[in-house]
Amino acid sequence: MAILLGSIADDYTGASDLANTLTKNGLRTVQTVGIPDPTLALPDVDAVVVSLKIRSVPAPDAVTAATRAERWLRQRGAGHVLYKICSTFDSTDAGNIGPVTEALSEAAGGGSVLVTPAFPETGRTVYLGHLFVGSQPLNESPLKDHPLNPMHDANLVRVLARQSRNAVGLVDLTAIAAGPDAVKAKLDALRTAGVTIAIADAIFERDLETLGEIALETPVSTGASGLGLGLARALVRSGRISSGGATTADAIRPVGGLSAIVAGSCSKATLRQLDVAERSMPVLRLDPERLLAGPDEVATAISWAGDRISAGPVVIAASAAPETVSRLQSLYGREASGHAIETATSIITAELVQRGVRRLVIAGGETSGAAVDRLAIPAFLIGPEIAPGVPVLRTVGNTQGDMLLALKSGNFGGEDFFTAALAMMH
Ligand SMILES: Nc1ncnc2c1ncn2[C@@H]1O[C@H](COP(=O)(O)OP(=O)(O)O)[C@@H](O)[C@H]1O
Ligand SMILES: O=C(O)[C@H](O)C(=O)COP(=O)(O)O
Repeated sequence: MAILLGSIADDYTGASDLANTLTKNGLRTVQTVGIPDPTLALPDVDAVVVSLKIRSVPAPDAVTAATRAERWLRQRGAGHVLYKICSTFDSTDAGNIGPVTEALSEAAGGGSVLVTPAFPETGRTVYLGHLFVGSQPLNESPLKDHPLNPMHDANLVRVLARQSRNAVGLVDLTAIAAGPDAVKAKLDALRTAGVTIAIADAIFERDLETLGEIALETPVSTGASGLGLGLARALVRSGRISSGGATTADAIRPVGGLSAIVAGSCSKATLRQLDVAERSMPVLRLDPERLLAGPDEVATAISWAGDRISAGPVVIAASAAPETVSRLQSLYGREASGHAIETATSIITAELVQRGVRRLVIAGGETSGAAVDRLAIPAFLIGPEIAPGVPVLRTVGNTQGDMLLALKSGNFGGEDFFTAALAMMH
């Protein structure tokens, strides 16, 4: 399998988001969960997105996992590797966007690295290095209340510099609007000043097409799905994509079985989606303190689901509003409570699959990672898009048989996302 484009995603929802974008823009794509076993039969593709769960782990661990994945991708022909991060730049001053970006670049021999989380389709734009979520600067958006990495600074040059060893530059919109030569000149000037990593502005897809063309001439870039769009379109324009484009038909074939939704995201969008879902299906709101106190809440949830699941889809949610999350974290700690709840929701998910669920929606990046790891799913084919950034996924090599999943980024999807997702999965 010789591929043209590789990507390493820092969480599983972000991986499926990017895989969706690459597929929509003409690249046959597969999403793997970590580095796949050599015996796993993968389809012939143009791009591979390796999902890792490294957004919120210690930076040295993230660097080790990411550089291993980069080597695997290069061995399979990837000339360019995109480090897929969150479109809201989810990270802390400890990383991991800076440390991983620097490590991937060093492993690839250095050189300029463009960094942009812009993803206009979902309202993520960057101007003079400042990230906007819709009309709000990042630090005034709901991302300021994220349970694991609350974002308090919209100036990404500052944010990235605080978590990097080296200085961080800016390629501003004026250069990007002037075209590829101007961007190259800006990068050359930064390199002359000793700066190789630069935040790039982007407001529209045309800006991302310019950035993708330049990035493709370098070995590494860092960004969200918008940069993936630019890279994919540059590859198609270059004539290097020999296939007749990507199809999702294989992925969406029915799998049957029961259906369920598990939510761990505490994003504003997910909380709204849960409220709307409650109008049409049973929703169990887990008690997070009981989840942390012992196994009883998990057992109660499994029993509750067992009584209902044969009659139709159920929703089991740990998700809570920011003030509730903060109170729990003050009692049990941010990382400890997050990890414990991810573990609990992953156990519940595995028990649902044991009871016949084969069509599964999981809301939340870390929540999805914990659940997919417990299910030991090795890879996914990419199906049709449910909502911007969220495709249907079909398992590859799953020991319990084919399943259809949607790994929903916390912030993505309309208020009816859960019913819309299940309506596409049969
Ligand atoms: N009620 C709660 N209180 C505190 N933390 C929670 C609660 N429910 C879920 N969490 C944790 O919040 C984090 C949500 O992260 P994630 O799943 O990545 O969602 P998102 O995609 O919105 O970022 C996870 O660590 C999850 O375990
Ligand atoms: O927002 C994005 O770019 C990605 O879809 C992503 O990384 C989402 O992460 P989350 O933790 O699921 O919000």
